[in-house]
Amino acid sequence: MKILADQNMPLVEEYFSDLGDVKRFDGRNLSPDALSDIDILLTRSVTQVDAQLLSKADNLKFVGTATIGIDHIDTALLLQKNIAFSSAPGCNAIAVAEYVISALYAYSQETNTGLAGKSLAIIGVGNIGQCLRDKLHSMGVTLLLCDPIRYAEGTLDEHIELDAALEQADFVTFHVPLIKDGKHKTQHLLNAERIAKLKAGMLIINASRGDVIDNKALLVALRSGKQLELVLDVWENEPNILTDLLPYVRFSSVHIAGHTQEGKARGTQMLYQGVCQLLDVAATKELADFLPIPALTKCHIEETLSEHDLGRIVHLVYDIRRDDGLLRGNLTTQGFDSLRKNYPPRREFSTLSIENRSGHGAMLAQLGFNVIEKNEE
Ligand SMILES: NC(=O)C1=CN([C@@H]2O[C@H](COP(=O)(O)OP(=O)(O)OC[C@H]3O[C@@H](n4cnc5c(N)ncnc54)[C@H](O)[C@@H]3O)[C@@H](O)[C@H]2O)C=CC1
Ligand SMILES: O=C(O)C(=O)[C@H](O)COP(=O)(O)O
Repeated sequence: MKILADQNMPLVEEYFSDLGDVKRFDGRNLSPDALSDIDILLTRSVTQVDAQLLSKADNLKFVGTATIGIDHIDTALLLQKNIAFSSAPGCNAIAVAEYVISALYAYSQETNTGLAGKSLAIIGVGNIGQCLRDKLHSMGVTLLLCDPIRYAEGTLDEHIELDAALEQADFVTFHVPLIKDGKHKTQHLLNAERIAKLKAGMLIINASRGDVIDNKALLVALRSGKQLELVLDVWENEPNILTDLLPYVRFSSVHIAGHTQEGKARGTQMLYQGVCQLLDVAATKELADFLPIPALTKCHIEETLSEHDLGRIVHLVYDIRRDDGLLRGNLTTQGFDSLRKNYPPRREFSTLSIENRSGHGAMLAQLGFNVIEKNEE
């Protein structure tokens, strides 16, 4: 079995070397020739899997992407060519939700405004949107959920139209897939017309796909004096992003919202399970066998816990300002893709055990921390 995997996919050798001969490729530079004898192709989001790439892939039996987004894969073509396909739905939902939470606390601290009593619109309530909703459920933030598709299907109880959400919310976060046409098109969902109507000072977070916000229209609006707070993880035309936007962005990052060690490893694990199923062999390897022990494992909370303290705990595990600094300090010298490739380790909230005496254990657990109640002692 010849397996070709993106060089930025972790743990491929650990998971796949028993199943075949593993070679790596540079995700943005894969040629059709390189696929001529390949059985299994494992990609990340930067490789366009289309008719041109597959023109010589006569042995190909399986394409897997270790990502949630599948806008880079021509799935109809794979079906037509009888090539099995797997993605990794939900693999990094926790990571993206925690990215958003880190951004909210950092914004709240820097502006001294607080989160309690504010409203957050979640646009797209799938795996990530739901995870965010569940984590923020008891934080005193009003959640406005916008997902016309799930609402029509009957799998979401409440729904607010996008324009009403943009009008009402203090903060808006996008978690939709990139859809280029049709009734639920998301390309330029936030377009010039909608940007013009946004309230001054509104916080907009995009950790979905860059094309969901019209970046040029956003820049025009900002240059003409529109006051917005922006958190941008994803950009149009990555890796050649519109750097003129950066001075207007409070927190910026290089498309790493989903890049916790757990999130990336889960993606590889899910493809391993897909390949094992295809080959009809037992999937015996577990994520826990490969994840390193986190550097920071425990903290202790005494009787009081303010919103500010909670923000500090969130930032103990992950502070978005680290990633903003990495982009601003190194984009020109290292470039977008190299910063992604060399992204420093980041863990999920669950790696931090909190010995708690504060009475806020349920809320901490809901955010995702591992809570050890100490009240009885
Ligand atoms: N920045 C990053 O590192 C990452 C970005 N992503 C992006 O986030 C997207 C969402 O991820 P998941 O929540 O896991 O996907 P999902 O497929 O579970 O959920 C997406 C939701 O968006 C809804 N939706 C579709 N069109 C909509 C519209 N026009 N308005 C409102 N809702 C709409 C769908 O009904 C669905 O419930 C992915 O497709 C991917 O592009 C995912 C992971 C990491
Ligand atoms: O899962 C997705 O969808 C993402 O956007 C990934 O987290 C990031 O994509 P990669 O470029 O690292 O595959």
